Amino acid sequence: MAASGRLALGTLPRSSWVRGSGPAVLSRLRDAALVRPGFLSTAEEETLSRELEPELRRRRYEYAHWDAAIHGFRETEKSRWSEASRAILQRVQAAAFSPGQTLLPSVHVLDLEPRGYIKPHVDSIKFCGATIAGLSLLSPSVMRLVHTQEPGEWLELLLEPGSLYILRGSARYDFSHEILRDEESFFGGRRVPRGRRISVICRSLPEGMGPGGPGQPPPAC
Ligand SMILES: O=C(O)CCC(=O)C(=O)O
Ligand SMILES: [Fe+2]
Ligand SMILES: [Mn+2]
Repeated sequence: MAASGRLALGTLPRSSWVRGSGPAVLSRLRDAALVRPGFLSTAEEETLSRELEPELRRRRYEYAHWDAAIHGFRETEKSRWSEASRAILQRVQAAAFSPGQTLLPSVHVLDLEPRGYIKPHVDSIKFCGATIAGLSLLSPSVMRLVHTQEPGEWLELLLEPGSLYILRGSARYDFSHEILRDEESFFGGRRVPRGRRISVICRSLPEGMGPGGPGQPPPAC
């Protein structure tokens, strides 16, 4: 049942997962902001959450200073993974990154509690390269991208559990991204109630920081 449900996702139009302020921005970001619903099988989702749960449980949720980007979260940077999870991360790498890109050595794991949310921000260009790829577990959420110079240009991504999103190039550099808080969590007219959400985020190194490049990779992004 679950497997056939996952397969059916592939036949739905892009508008089921991505909406935007107009056809121009939707077409411009076609290859720069992508969602792959059902990227993970339910077994893979369970593999990841089972492995992450004990590490996350050791930490406390943080309610950061009012101007911080993320509220109601705990996180870890993880570089050692089980073989099963490594296979999943390899699939993410193959799906989201080009062979010439080097990834940050550790994967960012972010646990947002049901009230948790992420304010609009652009990931540091000093510490992260052109591509950000994130798996979503447990709860659906809505990620909104807004052009930093033209606030009327926006995109919204529906991130179901098991989905993979990819932000690269213009979507990563010219648009802020945020995860909507529960009260504002709508995808078009559709309410997307927020529960606890775990994301597993792979990022490329800034260009020029690959092996043999000058700088040392940062501990986090
Ligand atoms: O949770 C996510 O998928 C995105 C997190 C994020 O934007 C960040 O850590 O910079
Ligand atoms: Fe971010
Ligand atoms: Mn971050």
